[in-house]
Amino acid sequence: MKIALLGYGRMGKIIEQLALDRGHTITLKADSKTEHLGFGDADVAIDFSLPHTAVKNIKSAIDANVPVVSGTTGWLDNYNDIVDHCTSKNGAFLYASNFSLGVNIFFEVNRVLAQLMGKQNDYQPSIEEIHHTQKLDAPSGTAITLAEAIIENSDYSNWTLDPNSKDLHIEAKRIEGVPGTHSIIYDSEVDSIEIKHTAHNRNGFALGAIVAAEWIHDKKGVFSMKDVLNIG
Ligand SMILES: NC(=O)C1=CN([C@@H]2O[C@H](COP(=O)(O)OP(=O)(O)OC[C@H]3O[C@@H](n4cnc5c(N)ncnc54)[C@H](OP(=O)(O)O)[C@@H]3O)[C@@H](O)[C@H]2O)C=CC1
Ligand SMILES: O=C(O)C1=N[C@H](C(=O)O)C[C@H](O)C1
Repeated sequence: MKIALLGYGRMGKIIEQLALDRGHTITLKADSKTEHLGFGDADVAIDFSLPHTAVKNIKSAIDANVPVVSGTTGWLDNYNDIVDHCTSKNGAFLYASNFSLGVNIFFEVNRVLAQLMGKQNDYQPSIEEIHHTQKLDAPSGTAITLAEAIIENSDYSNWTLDPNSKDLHIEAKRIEGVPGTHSIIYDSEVDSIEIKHTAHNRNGFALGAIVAAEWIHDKKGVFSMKDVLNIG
């Protein structure tokens, strides 16, 4: 496949290497200095850019009739706008807050645990995420996806970064060099239950994004990693 990379930072560079290893070619490496996104004969676009640039990038790919997968986080207030745009242009789009196979399995474990714990009022759920200090958004997109599943299965209606709020608390820690660690904790007076996913590097995110790009390149519609991985 010919792949257009929208964002050529930490993730874009690893995606390039793994994509070349899988026999793909890279036709565009767009960064902040790129003035015009020329998609040429790209089969698919992969967007790992910045919260404030993702919407424009995704729309440009859809307008150029290029299927696009996006892993950029921090722009989801505009998600429905992108879905409408994709549908009206008969395009193809897939967003995942986390592309790694391990986290997508972890999402399912979180959902089952949330269903079991939903009516256990003695236990207080909370989420902790740890990322590198260059990360622009907080909480992480992955933590938001985890929180949404807990909210769906409990009396909570919102998540919060404020430890003093009554909403579902997400603690976002920033530590140099951490690729991404997420924990769900249910705490009671007598014990606690904790599940945790630790990314050792960024390769799992990059591989998942390429697998998603390979999957979507001949499709039309709006998809998620559940469609790609056939889990859940
Ligand atoms: N869903 C997932 O599995 C994962 C998601 N992420 C998310 O992906 C995003 C990128 O992460 P990461 O690679 O670490 O970030 P980086 O900051 O390393 O890279 C961002 C890239 O976007 C480029 N960029 C800036 N403006 C534009 C623009 N207008 N068009 C195209 N590219 C642009 C930057 O260019 P320049 O260098 O010139 O500034 C840079 O190359 C983040 O939102 C992060 O949260 C990260 C890992 C996994
Ligand atoms: O910015 C990152 O690095 C990551 N971002 C994603 C998120 O916000 O959840 C995925 C992963 O945790 C790494």
